Amino acid sequence: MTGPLLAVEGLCAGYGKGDIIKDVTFELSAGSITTIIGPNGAGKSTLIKTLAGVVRPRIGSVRVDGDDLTGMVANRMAAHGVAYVPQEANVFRTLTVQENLEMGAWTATDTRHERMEHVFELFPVLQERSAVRAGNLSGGQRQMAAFGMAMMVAPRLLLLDEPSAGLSPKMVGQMFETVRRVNETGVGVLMVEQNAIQGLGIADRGIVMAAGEIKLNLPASELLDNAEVGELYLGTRQ
Ligand SMILES: Nc1ncnc2c1ncn2[C@@H]1O[C@H](COP(=O)(O)OP(=O)(O)OP(=O)(O)O)[C@@H](O)[C@H]1O
Repeated sequence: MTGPLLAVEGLCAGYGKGDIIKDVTFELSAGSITTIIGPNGAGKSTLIKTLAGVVRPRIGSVRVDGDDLTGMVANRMAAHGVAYVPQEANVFRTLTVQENLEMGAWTATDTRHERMEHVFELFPVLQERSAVRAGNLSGGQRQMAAFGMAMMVAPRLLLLDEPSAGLSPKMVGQMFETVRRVNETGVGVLMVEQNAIQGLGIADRGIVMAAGEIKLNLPASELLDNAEVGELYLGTRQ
């Protein structure tokens, strides 16, 4: 396989009248991490939802490993190895952690046990709390459960919408470390992050979105060094 893991071309999508994301084109190489940053309302979540099959594209194409998945709905995307962790409402609150994880792999009855072992290795606290209802977890643990559910898909492409949102500084570090570990197993990661410095810090490439468009798409290290981006999105870096 020589082509990109994800190839997005001319993607336009929104929630009714008008497009929120406009003519979005980019590629994500196999085994790499791309972090998308940008101001509130830039369309970052809308882009990731469109790639996850939650929002239907109006025009454009989405290919994963060369397969045309344009317009495919979310549950079928999972069967193609695309897993999505939404920013909110990302667990079944009345189900236990274990039941949530089982829901993540409801089509893979034969490999479910193995996958759960892998998730417990990534997030030991989920094993400790496997019998607890997800609604009773702390915010950080709930975020891990949502991440764990996505890993139950055994994804080749992981779509993360602000995985560090609402976490304590210590948990933020752990979350990024886990993303890095997952990536090291060969999973491609596309991640939206407000926490731009840390999000770009583990990424290969960085994308800046504003007003529904990609404004910059550069090696993450170059974006971190870009003074204009620094001022706009990363805070003062002196
Ligand atoms: N479900 C929805 N229905 C209608 N409009 C929506 C919906 N979700 C988002 N929007 C609108 O789409 C635009 C882009 O929102 P989006 O959440 O994609 O931006 P974002 O870059 O992820 O911002 P944030 O960092 O604040 O999450 C906003 O103007 C928002 O009001």
